[in-house]
Amino acid sequence: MADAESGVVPAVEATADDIATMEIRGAATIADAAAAALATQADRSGAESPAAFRRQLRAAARTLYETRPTAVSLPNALRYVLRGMDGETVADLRASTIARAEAFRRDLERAQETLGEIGANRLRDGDVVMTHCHSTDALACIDVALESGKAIEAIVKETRPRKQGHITARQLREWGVPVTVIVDNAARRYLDRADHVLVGADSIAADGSVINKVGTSGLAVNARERGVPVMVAAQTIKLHPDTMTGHTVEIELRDEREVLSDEERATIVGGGDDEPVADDDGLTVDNPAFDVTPARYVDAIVTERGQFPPESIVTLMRELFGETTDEPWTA
Ligand SMILES: O=P(O)(O)OC[C@H]1O[C@H](OP(=O)(O)O)[C@H](O)[C@@H]1O
Repeated sequence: MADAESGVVPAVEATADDIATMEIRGAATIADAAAAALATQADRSGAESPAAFRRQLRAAARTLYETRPTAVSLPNALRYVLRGMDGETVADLRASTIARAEAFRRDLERAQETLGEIGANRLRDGDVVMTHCHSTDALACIDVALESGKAIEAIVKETRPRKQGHITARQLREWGVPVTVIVDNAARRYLDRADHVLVGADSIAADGSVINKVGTSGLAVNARERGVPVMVAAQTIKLHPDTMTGHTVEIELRDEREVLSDEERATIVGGGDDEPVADDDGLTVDNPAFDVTPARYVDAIVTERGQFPPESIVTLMRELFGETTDEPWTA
C-alpha cells in the first residue's frame, strides 16, 4: 500500500532505505536504482488525476533525493527522469516516465562501457594499478584492458571504515587479476610499485576538483610526489552542475559507529560494565565519507565523452547542463 498522504509506494521507500544504509552504493549504481524506483512509482501509482500523479512522482523523487547528499548522480538521475514526465492523462504520464527511466538506465550502462574503452587506452600491458574504494567506472577501464589482452595487476587499498576495497578485490580476482590488498596507511610505500592510481568519483566540480571516497586526496598528493599519474573514471552523470554557480558539494558525514563501536568507545573513555559511559564523555568521532582532491593533483578525468584535463571539464559541464539547474522534486 502506498503511503496514504504522499502516495509514495513501498518499493520506493525500500530503495531509499537501501541507499541510505549503503546496501545500494556507488554513485552509478545509486543513479540506476533511483531511476528504476521512479519507474516503479510510475507503474504502481494509484493516482487518479494527472496532477496527483505528478505530485506522487515528485514526492518519490524527494524521498530518494534525501538519502545521501554527495553523489550528484542521484539528483542528476531524478532530474532527468522527471523532465521526461509528459502527457495530459495518467496513462500518458505513466508511459512517458517509465520510458524515460528505461532510457536513462540504458544510457548509463552504455556510458560506462564507452568510458571503459577510453580509460583502457591509458593502461599498458603489464601495468600495476592502485585503487581506492570500489568504483564500477574505474573497474570498467580494467575490464576492457583485460579483454583486449593486457595483463594488469592491482594494489587495492582496503578503504576504511567500510572496507569497500574488498568488493574491488573480489571483482578483480574473479577476472583473474593478481591483487595485493594493503591497509590505507601503506599506500605511499606501495606507490613505488604502481603505474597508475585509478579511482572513481561521486561528484566532479566545475573547477575540476574530484569529490570521492575519503582518502582519495591524500593518495593523489602522494602519487604526485612519487610521479604516479592519477586517473579518475567518471561518467558525465557525476558532473555537478550547481558548482558552475558557486555552490560547493556537501560532504556526507556518516554514523560514528562505522569508525568506533560502542564497545570500543567504552574502552577509550573508561567505564567498565557497571559504570555507564557519561553522555558527554569528551570523545568526538568524525566520519566524513568523502574528500575533495584539487584539480592540480589529477592527471585525467575519463568520461564517456572522452578524456579531459580536469581544468577543462567545465566546458563539457556547460554543454551538458547549461548554466542553471532546477530541482523539479521541490515544485
Ligand atoms: O559510480 P561508481 O564508479 O561505481 O562509484 C563511484 C564512487 O562511489 C563510491 O561511494 P560510496 O561507496 O557510495 O560511498 C566511491 O566513492 C566510488 O569511487
